[in-house]
Amino acid sequence: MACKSLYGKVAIVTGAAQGLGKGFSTILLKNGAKVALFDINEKAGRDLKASFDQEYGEDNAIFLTCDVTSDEQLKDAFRKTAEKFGRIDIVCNNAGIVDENNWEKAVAINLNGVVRGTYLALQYMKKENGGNGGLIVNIASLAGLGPLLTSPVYTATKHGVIGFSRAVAEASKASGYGVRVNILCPTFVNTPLLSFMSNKEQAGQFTNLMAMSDDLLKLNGLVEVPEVAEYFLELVRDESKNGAVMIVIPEGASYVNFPSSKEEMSLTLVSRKTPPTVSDPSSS
Ligand SMILES: NC(=O)C1=CN([C@@H]2O[C@H](COP(=O)(O)OP(=O)(O)OC[C@H]3O[C@@H](n4cnc5c(N)ncnc54)[C@H](O)[C@@H]3O)[C@@H](O)[C@H]2O)C=CC1
Ligand SMILES: CCCCCC(=O)CC\C=C/C=C/C=C/[C@@H](O)[C@@H](O)CCCC(=O)O
Repeated sequence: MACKSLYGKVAIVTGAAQGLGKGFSTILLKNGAKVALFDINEKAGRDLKASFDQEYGEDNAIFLTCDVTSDEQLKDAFRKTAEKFGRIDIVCNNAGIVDENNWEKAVAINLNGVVRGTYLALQYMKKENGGNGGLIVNIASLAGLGPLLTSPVYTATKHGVIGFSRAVAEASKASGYGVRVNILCPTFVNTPLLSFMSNKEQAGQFTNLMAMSDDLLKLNGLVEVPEVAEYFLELVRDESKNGAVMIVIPEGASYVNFPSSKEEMSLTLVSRKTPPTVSDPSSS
């Protein structure tokens, strides 16, 4: 049962036209938020906006064609959202692809796009700029916590999203911005993105390992979009969380506890033969 807990809040979701972005947008609208749908797929975005207008009323969702790799388009979409709704409270940087062949495109979308969307979110929401504070939810993956051997570049982008987002969460807190940043790491989710697993054109360097994809899917499990969206909503609602990394697997969701010290990393130091000599920089 949806409640109007997000009434009056304005959210941006990138990659909103299908898959997880559509699921996140749906649950935000169900709970009273207004949502700006950003996506590069204009037809799917306009169709979804029309469907949302029917379901939630015409003034609660807008669609803006936007390629997250374009600084100009993302800035323009943020500006139009703020003009339309008067504020921005939640930004979900969700747009992502898997392409190990055109891997620079994957980096541009999955990592650079998240950095761009995060910094624009800070620009609009941070109290220093007259904003109301807010929340950024960046979508990583289980592949951001451990290597997905079929997709090394995808793995790198998702590791990057986690590291970047955790650092921004701390920096925002230290700067008194009033903006929290959390990260969602789902296992395999039943969306069109999984077509990559059978697409030789996108397999890139390790096409030879494609056959392992089904095993990896079986090993890690498959979840459905509405289930992930429920956990996304929990992450949105929990105002105590900043820098939190939530995994979603078939068994449910849990927060990742990262080692907070060298000791906790159970580092085994390489034995040193002689203590390091530290040269006096003033003498060089
Ligand atoms: N499906 C899965 O198994 C999992 C997906 N994820 C992540 O969740 C996010 C969403 O993935 P899915 O919904 O599964 O994918 P999807 O392929 O179903 O949807 C991705 C959406 O992003 C849009 N998009 C692609 N490039 C774009 C760009 N340059 N600018 C703006 N929009 C763009 C697409 O048009 C599409 O609507 C991605 O970041 C993905 O890495 C994380 C874990 C598991
Ligand atoms: C390849 C298509 C990507 C689909 C979109 C996703 O993000 C799906 C990611 C889902 C699961 C990823 C799991 C990664 C698992 C590895 O980290 C793990 O198998 C490594 C195990 C290492 C160890 O046990 O020591």
